Amino acid sequence: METATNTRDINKKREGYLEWPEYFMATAFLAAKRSKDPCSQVGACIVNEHNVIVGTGYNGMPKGCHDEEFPWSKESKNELENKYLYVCHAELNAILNKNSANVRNCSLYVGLFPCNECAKVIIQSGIKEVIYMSDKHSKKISTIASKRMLDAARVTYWQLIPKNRRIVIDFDEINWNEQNQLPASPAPVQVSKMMENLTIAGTTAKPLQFDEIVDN
Ligand SMILES: Nc1ccn([C@H]2C[C@H](O)[C@@H](COP(=O)(O)O)O2)c(=O)n1
Repeated sequence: METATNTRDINKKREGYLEWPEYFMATAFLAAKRSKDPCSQVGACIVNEHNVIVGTGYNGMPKGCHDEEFPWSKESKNELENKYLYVCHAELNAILNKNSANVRNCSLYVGLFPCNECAKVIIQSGIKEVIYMSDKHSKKISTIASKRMLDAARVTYWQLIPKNRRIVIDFDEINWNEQNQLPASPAPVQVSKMMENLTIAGTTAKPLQFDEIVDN
């Protein structure tokens, strides 16, 4: 792994670059940052067999169902006042957002293991592989049913254990001297400095952190 103290040879291929699975999962995590859900922000990223991203999505209300008007709570005794009847899951949105003719034989990267409803859509759309970060709801019947359907339909699934626990996006990197190379993620000695610099619309934003979805 490249560190800030390594000497860098600008005539050789850069080391410490992001590998495909972490790049796609990080893209899913970045999409999740758009979610308005106060409890769980989930992102998904669909990739074709040429490693081209063909769709991303995050959990949110359907179009026309305004975030301010529809409920985000989860514990109301009145189910109509909870989010679950309304919110579109990240996987569904990623599939519906596809910019290719279809998602046949694609891989889907997602923060949380898909529920049974998403499994149906994944299977019917022809996605062949699911890569997830957390399976924290593995005991729920929706997850058990999901795996039963995915297994029957021969959709494979596996958990990504990223080498990089954190990936930092620093908008100031573009101002660097052209001789510099981007640091590997994470760049241990520079992370705190980068966090100081990372601001979005005047508020301090957190770096992308794979540990945000914590397994129970
Ligand atoms: N695979 C998944 C699982 C969940 N979601 C969404 C649905 C809700 O917006 C939220 C879960 O809420 P919680 O019960 O944790 O308060 O996450 C998804 O998009 N994909």
